[in-house]
Amino acid sequence: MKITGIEMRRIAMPLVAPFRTSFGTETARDVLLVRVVTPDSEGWGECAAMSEPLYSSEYADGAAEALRRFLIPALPARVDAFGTGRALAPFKGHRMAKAALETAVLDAQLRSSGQSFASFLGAAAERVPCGVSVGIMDSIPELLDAVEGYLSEGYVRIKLKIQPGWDLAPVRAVRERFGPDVPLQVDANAAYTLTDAPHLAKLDAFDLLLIEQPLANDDMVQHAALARRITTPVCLDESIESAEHAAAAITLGACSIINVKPARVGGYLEARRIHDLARAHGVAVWCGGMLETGIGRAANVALAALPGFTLPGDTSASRRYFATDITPPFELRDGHLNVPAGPGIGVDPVQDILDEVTTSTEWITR
Ligand SMILES: CC(=O)N[C@@H](Cc1ccc2ccccc2c1)C(=O)O
Ligand SMILES: [Mg+2]
Repeated sequence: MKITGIEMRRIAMPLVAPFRTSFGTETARDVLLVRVVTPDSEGWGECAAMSEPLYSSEYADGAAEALRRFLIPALPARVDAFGTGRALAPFKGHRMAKAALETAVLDAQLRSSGQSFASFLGAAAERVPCGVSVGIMDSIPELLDAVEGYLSEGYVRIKLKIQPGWDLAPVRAVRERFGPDVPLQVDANAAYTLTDAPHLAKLDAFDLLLIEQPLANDDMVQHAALARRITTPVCLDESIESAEHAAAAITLGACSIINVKPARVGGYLEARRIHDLARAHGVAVWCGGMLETGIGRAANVALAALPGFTLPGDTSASRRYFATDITPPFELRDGHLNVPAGPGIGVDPVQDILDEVTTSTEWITR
């Protein structure tokens, strides 16, 4: 496929409510979008990097610079998604930047062939069950109100952000208020160390589905040690940046569940490789979220429909984060989101909404 030009666009999207995790509080998303233009189609990719390198080492301005100086110039004049992955492989890291570019190429390629992401990736379902990620709140009553609201919207699984000082009490309160049958898990975003193992073992009393990324992203061996000292299954997020990392984590016993985020691992092709590897080892995967707009959300929902995605993901409805999405909103129905069936990611930005939230555009000719 010939690429005639690539646009990088930054948009500012206010969040419907502050979203607090162990690494900080977000009130808006500063999103980098990539649009690949070819003679007969265009494709979109969303870079999930935050404004600041707080979740991982990547950040939006850095991703834009990596794309502008290294990744986009490395693309051959004619390329497809597989060729894009090969062309970008020599550059170390910058996986969210690479993911945005590879996804935009894949979207353009599939739109011109008429195939959906779901069909291309090997989806086994037409809708996916959805969980929701609930931030750290100022008080337990506020948390319980938020959880009650999400359960009444139909979310099938609750994930609570935790950190030292906000862990046992919120989990206990949710269990006492909503009972033992609500699927419940926690995400520490790497806020603990192995010395906290006796404290984290107290979460075992609450029958959680999993504890996500309790320790630092490079603590693969320590996660294996922790997994032997608690009964709650360990799930990794930040630690898994590639299929190799997934293989190492499974071999070491560092996790028994993986949160798969195409943005974190460099794109949907690598995400599928991790899905296939995990499935071969009997390790469950679920689709994580990075507060994506409808562009990234559409592709994530297609991925979440693969057969190995056996746990509800953080593929929440658009309204969980945005009052107005840049695409037609993803709406929760009976706790599920429909998998887009159209060519490519199956959704298009609504131009006047996109123009309203755009803070900059940059056109790179080829
Ligand atoms: C849904 C969820 O919990 N996502 C991440 C954390 C996270 C939280 C806040 C974010 C803000 C801007 C961009 C990415 C972000 C990712 C996680 O699973 O660990
Ligand atoms: Mg996480």
